Amino acid sequence: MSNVPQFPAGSVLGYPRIGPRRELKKAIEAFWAGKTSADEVEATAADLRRRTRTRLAELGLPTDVPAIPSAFSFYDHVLDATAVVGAVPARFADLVTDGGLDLAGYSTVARGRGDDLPLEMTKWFDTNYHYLVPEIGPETVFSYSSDRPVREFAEALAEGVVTRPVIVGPVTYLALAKATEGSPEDFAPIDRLQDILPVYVQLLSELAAAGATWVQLEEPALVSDSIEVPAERLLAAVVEAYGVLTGAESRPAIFVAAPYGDLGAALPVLAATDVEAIGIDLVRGDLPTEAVPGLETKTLVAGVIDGHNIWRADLDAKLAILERLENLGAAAVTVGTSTSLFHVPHTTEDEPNLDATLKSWLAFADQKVREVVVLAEGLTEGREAIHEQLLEATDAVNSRKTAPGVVRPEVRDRVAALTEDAFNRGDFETRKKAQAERLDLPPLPTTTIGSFPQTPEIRKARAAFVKGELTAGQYEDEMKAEIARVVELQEQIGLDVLVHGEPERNDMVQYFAENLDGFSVTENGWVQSYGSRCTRPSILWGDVSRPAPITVAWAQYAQSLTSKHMKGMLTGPVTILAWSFVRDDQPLGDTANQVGLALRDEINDLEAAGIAIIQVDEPALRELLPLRAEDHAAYLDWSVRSFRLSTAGVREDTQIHTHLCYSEFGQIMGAIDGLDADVTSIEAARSKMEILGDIAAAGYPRAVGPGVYDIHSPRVPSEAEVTELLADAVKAIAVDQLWVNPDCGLKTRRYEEVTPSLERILAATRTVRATL
Ligand SMILES: Nc1nc2c(c(=O)[nH]1)N[C@@H](CNc1ccc(C(=O)N[C@@H](CCC(=O)N[C@@H](CCC(=O)N[C@@H](CCC(=O)O)C(=O)O)C(=O)O)C(=O)O)cc1)CN2
Ligand code: MET
Ligand SMILES: [Zn+2]
Repeated sequence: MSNVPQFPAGSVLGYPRIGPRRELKKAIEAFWAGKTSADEVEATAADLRRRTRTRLAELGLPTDVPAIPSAFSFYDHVLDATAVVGAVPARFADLVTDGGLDLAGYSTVARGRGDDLPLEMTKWFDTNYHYLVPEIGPETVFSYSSDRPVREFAEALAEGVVTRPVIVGPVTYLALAKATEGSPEDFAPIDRLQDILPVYVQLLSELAAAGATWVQLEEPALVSDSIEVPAERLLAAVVEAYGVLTGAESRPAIFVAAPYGDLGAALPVLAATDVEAIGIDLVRGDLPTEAVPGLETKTLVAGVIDGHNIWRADLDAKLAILERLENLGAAAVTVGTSTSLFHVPHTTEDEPNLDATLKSWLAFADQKVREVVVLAEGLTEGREAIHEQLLEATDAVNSRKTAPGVVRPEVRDRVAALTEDAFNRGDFETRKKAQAERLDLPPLPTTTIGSFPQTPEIRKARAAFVKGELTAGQYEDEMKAEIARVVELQEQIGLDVLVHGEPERNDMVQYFAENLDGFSVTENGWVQSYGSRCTRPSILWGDVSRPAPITVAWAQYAQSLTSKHMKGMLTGPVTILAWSFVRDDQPLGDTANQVGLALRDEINDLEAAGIAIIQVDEPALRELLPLRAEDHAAYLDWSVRSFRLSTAGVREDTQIHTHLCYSEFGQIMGAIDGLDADVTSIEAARSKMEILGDIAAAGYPRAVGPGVYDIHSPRVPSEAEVTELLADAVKAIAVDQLWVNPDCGLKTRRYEEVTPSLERILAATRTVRATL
């Protein structure tokens, strides 16, 4: 490109798309329920996009140069890329029409139908967002199949806003894909790079024809060592892909964004291509220290504002980074966010009940946009131009250091006084014997992961309680009635180890945050986790302790209803950290030990109340695993230690369970072993128990419950299917190591699915027990 169009001095990589009050979630769920038409959902979506553009312009992003991203999605941006390149799996081919996938077809690919499984869902880098994994085989036909990005660009332009279309880049798209079932052993989706590029070339040409001056291609795969494509191969793919794309005859200027971490060796490779701009993550990634050849012709989009956490930035320090970057020799340095802002809530202004001091420390998406705009002004006009804002930001950062509750000597002293004993439970074989005697369980004990369906009635009761329409007593009675129903159902079905069903929890992390000191929670701080599902991550701002028992009364009540064992149920320290916004002023490991100690108190109280089995969930253990291999050991050390700290205070005959999901477990087998839990339940049904191979190979000595029911799908498994999974499991590992359970909690499912599924699991278990 001889004349590179202007890139804005400040811009953001992306913005929340679910809507300030979850408008998109409500619209699309109503559509799935058959209560609204596709046209109505489209209208809601168009309105949301318009409100986003208006809001971003009000906050100071320009509309005549492409500062505002066009990055909407109905469900998932990786699925959107699948729709654009036409890579819809064969089992859904009938849903593709001339116009590509309509909203109903798109929803079906995401959610499955009958025996057609949906695309697999997996963690998006080290976040609590989940994307739909593309399935690519040697035969996949790529063709330009959705003009949505073009239409959404045109929609904004018609209203006078020049946006920057955002789409997953070709290298990341293929690097994150999995090979279609039945592909040859040596096939990898990245082998299809040459074939997918013409589709991107066509998309670029259509965007240019519509008037787009810049396009943003997202390439986060380049910052991670955890994807299957070897590093060399990935870098070669960058050279090939961006050689072809930059050579396209008609195209917008190309901005390659690399959020979530350090580009490392990929930076010089990218700089040597002819792309016009590169976005680097300067929150997670390092500041390059010397000039990078090729950068002199490029715009560097400096991701200095954290898209992944909610602390107000130290603008002075950020400006200093930007000033240093100007010495790297790039054609221009502009201000950006480290990642899209869709990992943070819309605005702190919609939190009337949040403590004012705490609020002054925070920046949600809208406040971050302001930070970007201010820094851009400082960079172009000079420090003096933003003098006031720099002072204000510094004040906020300083106020955090000395505010009450942030540093509490009694909490610190307790952590500092811990000895190595506090992290060790002693010999497993001894524990195993003591527990077998106390618990008296049959072979292949059956249990569930904790939650039972969160019915509309439960949610209504809680909403009424929050609004003050139900008293605490009335709410408690309703939850107790629900617990009693769930216990009775489990007795009827014949499960061996029961749960109380978790009706009282709004969320498995938020609930604990509400009951611990050092945390605050939001009212409207929704963040998309997958599809239409959202969470309100809690804010961990101070030293953590437990003012009073949290779950003990519920567990005792539930135990009083049955002579079977009632499992105590807690969320573990690593997961509480992973799904909250965590203070950034001390190492995560220190914070994790504070949470670990608070949970240890709870676990010891459950034990004292007569609960013999206690489960401590750690589904996010894999999630926080650093993207670069060199950082793994340090992470695994502090994460495993905090779990052990929480669980090592119990007697030998108290059985500790843990639960993990959403993982490729192979990568963290060592950590699973390190947790030293007596029983570990893991998601396994969709991958047909592949994990058992890893477990057998590792010689893992403790018990495991590989999931036999995929709870992410509305599908009810057949008894034969479950029997087969269990028969496989019995062949793979010793019977006295095996438990029988679903993949995960049942809270997102309905009783129509849950009851028959559990009945079949019990029937299958009886069949397999009879063969032992
Ligand atoms: N934090 C977190 N991360 C996680 C998981 C998780 O469970 N928690 N699980 C994994 C998968 N991710 C998930 C994320 C969210 C949900 C989920 O079910 N979210 C619910 C909201 C849960 C919640 O906060 N519920 C609240 C508020 C519910 C609500 O929307 N209430 C209505 C009113 C209800 C009524 O009147 O009927 C409202 O506020 O408008 C409650 O129960 O109290 C949803 O999006 O629908 C499931 C899985 C990985 N990451
Ligand atoms: C995402 S892991 C969920 C574990 C929790 N005990 C539940 O059953 O919902
Ligand atoms: Zn789970």
